[in-house]
Amino acid sequence: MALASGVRFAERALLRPWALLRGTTLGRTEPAAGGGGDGARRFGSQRVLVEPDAASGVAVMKLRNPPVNALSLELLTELVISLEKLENDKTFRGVILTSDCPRVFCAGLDLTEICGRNPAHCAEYWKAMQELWLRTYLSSLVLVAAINGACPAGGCIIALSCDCRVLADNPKYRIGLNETLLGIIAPFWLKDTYVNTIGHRASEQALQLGSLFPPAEALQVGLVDQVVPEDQVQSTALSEMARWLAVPDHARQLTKNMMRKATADRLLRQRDADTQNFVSFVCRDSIQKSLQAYLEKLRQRKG
Ligand SMILES: CC/C=C\CC/C=C/CC(=O)SCCNC(=O)CCNC(=O)[C@H](O)C(C)(C)COP(=O)(O)OP(=O)(O)OC[C@H]1O[C@@H](n2cnc3c(N)ncnc32)[C@H](O)[C@@H]1OP(=O)(O)O
Repeated sequence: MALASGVRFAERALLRPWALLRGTTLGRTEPAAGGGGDGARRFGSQRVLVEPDAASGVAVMKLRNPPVNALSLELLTELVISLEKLENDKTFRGVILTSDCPRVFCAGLDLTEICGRNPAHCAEYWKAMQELWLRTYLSSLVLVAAINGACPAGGCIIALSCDCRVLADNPKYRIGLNETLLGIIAPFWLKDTYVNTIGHRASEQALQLGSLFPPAEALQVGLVDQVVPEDQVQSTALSEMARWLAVPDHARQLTKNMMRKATADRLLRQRDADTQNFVSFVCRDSIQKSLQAYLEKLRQRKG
């Protein structure tokens, strides 16, 4: 009974795939460095590199959308498709999500996708963002975030949607939801994800202040589970993965579903309204001006 309802829930969460693969090259397969059989072949797309290890049932999924892994529509789409591919392949039980770009895990929303764009594009973009969150938050796989770089805003949400987070101990690699500093507001499902991870009071403070936590503080507040030297992020993520995979899948999956279902259902019930809210908010002149000014500041602070 519980299993059946868990499966039904997962099915409901598998929403429509998009036909928007502008400029993507999905499904490409190439031998991993070092060669090997099927278990060593990597696949993926232009912006997501997947290194599967069939023997362990674990795949490493690397974001590679330089320079900062901003979540473009293409990256969002390719991430969802890569995750779906691994979920549908019973060989795999866990995914380590990490970055192929130096110093940045993920810079969050690609602001160029919502600056100076028409409402239809903003809506399409936001739906893709919702979809990625639903897919990661409800994934039946164990997801471990190996955070090897800065992790603001949407990057933080991807990490928080995983089951476990390992952060590299580098003071430049800050993590948190800094939306208010851009003059925008985290939607309720980002807020809920935050609250579910670090509790209400800490979220209230951090969200209003737009706090980006350096590693030691991120660990203290509970945003990440481990902080380790940069060269140990991957190996620690693998050790964490082994701990999670030691639990029988069905029991772990149903427990995950029990813990996360209400939060995901809240978005599923209000998905269209959330999209309309986002579009009408970001398309306001005042918000467009704030976003443009923020992007300009990012561009100028170079060097
Ligand atoms: C009702 C609901 C309403 C709204 C909900 C909205 C929810 C929003 C969630 C979000 O994710 S908002 C995005 C927030 N993201 C940030 O604030 C991160 C901004 N970026 C940075 O802080 C830094 O770039 C970095 C720490 C990630 C990396 O620093 P560094 O390695 O020094 O790189 P640069 O700053 O020099 O950047 C290189 C290049 O990339 C561009 N860029 C950076 N971030 C973004 C981004 N999020 N979107 C688009 N483009 C970005 C930056 O402008 C540089 O571009 P150039 O053309 O100058 O090379």
